[in-house]
Amino acid sequence: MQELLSCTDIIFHCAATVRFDDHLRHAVQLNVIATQKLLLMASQMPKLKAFIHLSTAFSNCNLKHIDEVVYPCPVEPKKIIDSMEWLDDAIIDEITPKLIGDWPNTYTYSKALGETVVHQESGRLNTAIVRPSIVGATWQEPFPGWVDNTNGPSGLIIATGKGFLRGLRATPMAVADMIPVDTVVNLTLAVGWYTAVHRPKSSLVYHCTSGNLNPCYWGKIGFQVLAVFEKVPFEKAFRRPNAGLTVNTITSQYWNAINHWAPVILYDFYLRLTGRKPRMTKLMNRILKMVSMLEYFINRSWEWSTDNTEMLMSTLTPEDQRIFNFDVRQLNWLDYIENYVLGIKKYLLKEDMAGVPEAKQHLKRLRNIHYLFNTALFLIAWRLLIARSQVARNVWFFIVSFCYKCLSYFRASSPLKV
Ligand SMILES: CCCCCCCCCCCCCCCCCCCCCC(=O)SCCNC(=O)CCNC(=O)[C@H](O)C(C)(C)COP(=O)(O)OP(=O)(O)OC[C@H]1O[C@@H](n2cnc3c(N)ncnc32)[C@H](O)[C@@H]1OP(=O)(O)O
Ligand SMILES: NC(=O)C1=CN([C@@H]2O[C@H](COP(=O)(O)OP(=O)(O)OC[C@H]3O[C@@H](n4cnc5c(N)ncnc54)[C@H](OP(=O)(O)O)[C@@H]3O)[C@@H](O)[C@H]2O)C=CC1
Repeated sequence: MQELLSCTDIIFHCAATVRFDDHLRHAVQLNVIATQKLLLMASQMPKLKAFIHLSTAFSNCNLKHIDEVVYPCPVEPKKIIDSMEWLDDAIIDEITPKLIGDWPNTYTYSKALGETVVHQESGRLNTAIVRPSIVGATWQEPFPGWVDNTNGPSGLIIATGKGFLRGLRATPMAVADMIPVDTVVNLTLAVGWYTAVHRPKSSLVYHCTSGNLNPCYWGKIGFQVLAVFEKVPFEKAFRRPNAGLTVNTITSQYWNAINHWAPVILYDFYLRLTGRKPRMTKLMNRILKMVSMLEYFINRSWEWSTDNTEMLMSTLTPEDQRIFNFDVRQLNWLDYIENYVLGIKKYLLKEDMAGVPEAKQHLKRLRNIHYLFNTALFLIAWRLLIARSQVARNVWFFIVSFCYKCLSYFRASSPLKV
C-alpha cells in the first residue's frame, strides 16, 4: 500500500462486475463503493496526475440521446450505499426493480452511480470518464480478431456457430454500436495523457462509440457472421448455423419452441435412451438466459455525442494519431466481423484451421440428417392424414394417378422405346 501511495502517478480504474444479473448489493459494492475507496486512496497519492474511470456508454441507456456529461441519478449514491449496509438481501431483491427504474439491469445502474461518485467525490483530483459501448475483439492490435471472453456478442456468435441459436428477437436496422477493444485501450491511454498534461478545468467524459461516426446495423452483422460460417465453420456443431432476426414476439416464441427447445429435448431423450447424461436442455437454458439479458441492447438505438473524443483526436500529433488510433471511421465492418469470428474460433474455442474440411463434412452430414428427418416427418404426417381424411385420400389418389399417367405418356412418346 505504501509503495502504491508513494509511486502511482496515473490510475486507470477498469475493475468492475460486468454481470447483468448481479445482486444489487454486489454490483454496488464493486462498481460504486470500490470506486469511492479508490478515489479516497487516490487523494493520498502525492504524485498522482490523473484518475481515469472506465464506465459504459450504457450507464444512461434510459435516455435516447446521451451527451458527454454526468447525469444526476434519481437516488443519491450515498443513500444507496448507506441502505446496502442495513437492508437484508430479501428486501434488496424486492426494491431492486423500483430503484433501478428505467435501467435494464443492476450493471448499467451501478455504473451510473459509479460515475456520480467520481463526479461528486473526486475533490482536487484530476479525473476523466471513458464510456465504451459494446466492446468486441481487436481491430488491429496485437493482431486482428483477438478476444478472450464470452461477454457481449462473442457468446451469441459461439451459440450461433455451434448451431444452438437459430433466431434472435432483434431489430435488424438498430445500430450495433460495437467498438474494438484496442480502440478502447488507445482512447483510454490518450485520455490519460490529455488529462495529466493539459489538466482540463473540469472533469471530462469521453464517448468511445462507433454509431455516429461509422454506423453498422445488427442485420448486417448477422448476415456477415453467417457468411463467415459458410467459409470457416466451427467444429462439432450441434446443428447447421442458420439464424434469423425478428422483431415479432410470436415468431420469436415459435422459433424458441421449434428451433431451440424441440431439438435439444429430442437429443436429451436420445442421450437418456443410450444411457448417457442429458445436458442439452441445461445448455439451452443458459443460452436463452443470455439472449434475454442482451435483447434490450439489440432492439434499440442510441445517439452518443462525441465532441470531447473528436477534440482529443485533433490534439494528438499525426504520429500519435497513428499509434493510438481510435478513429473508427477507418473501420471496415465486414472485415472486422470476419476477423472477429475467426478470432473466436482460434482464441476462445481453440480450434485449428486444419480442422475446417472435417467441420464442413460434419455440416454436410447434419444437412443430410436434417433433410432425412424432415422427409420422414412429412411422410408420417401425410400417412396419418390419409388414414383420417377422405379429402386427403382423394388428393393422394389424384396425385398418384396423375404421376402414373405422365410416366406412361413419356414412356409411350420416348424415341428409346423398343
Ligand atoms: C441474420 C442472422 C443472425 C445471426 C446471429 C448472429 C449473432 C450476432 C449478433 C450478435 C448480437 C450481440 C448482442 C450483444 C449485445 C451486448 C450488449 C452489451 C451492452 C453493455 C456493454 C457493457 O457495458 S459491459 C459488459 C458486458 N457484459 C456482458 O456482456 C455480460 C453479460 N453476461 C452476463 O451477465 C452473464 O454471463 C449471464 C448472461 C447473466 C449468464 O450468466 P450464467 O451464470 O448463466 O453463465 P456465465 O456467464 O457465468 O457463464 C458460465 C460459463 O459458461 C461459459 N459460456 C457462457 N456463454 C458461453 C457461450 N456462448 N459459449 C461458450 N461458453 C459460454 C462462460 O465462459 C463460463 O465459463 P467458465 O465457468 O469456464 O468461466
Ligand atoms: N465488455 C464490455 O462490453 C464493456 C466493458 N466496459 C467496462 O470496461 C471495464 C472492463 O470490463 P471487461 O474487461 O469487459 O470485464 P472483465 O470482467 O473481463 O474485467 C473486469 C476486471 O475487473 C476485475 N475485478 C472484478 N472484481 C474485482 C475485485 N473485487 N477486485 C479487484 N478486481 C476485480 C477483474 O479481475 P479478475 O480478472 O482478477 O477477475 C477483471 O480484471 C469495466 O469497468 C466495464 O464496466 C464498458 C463498456 C463495455
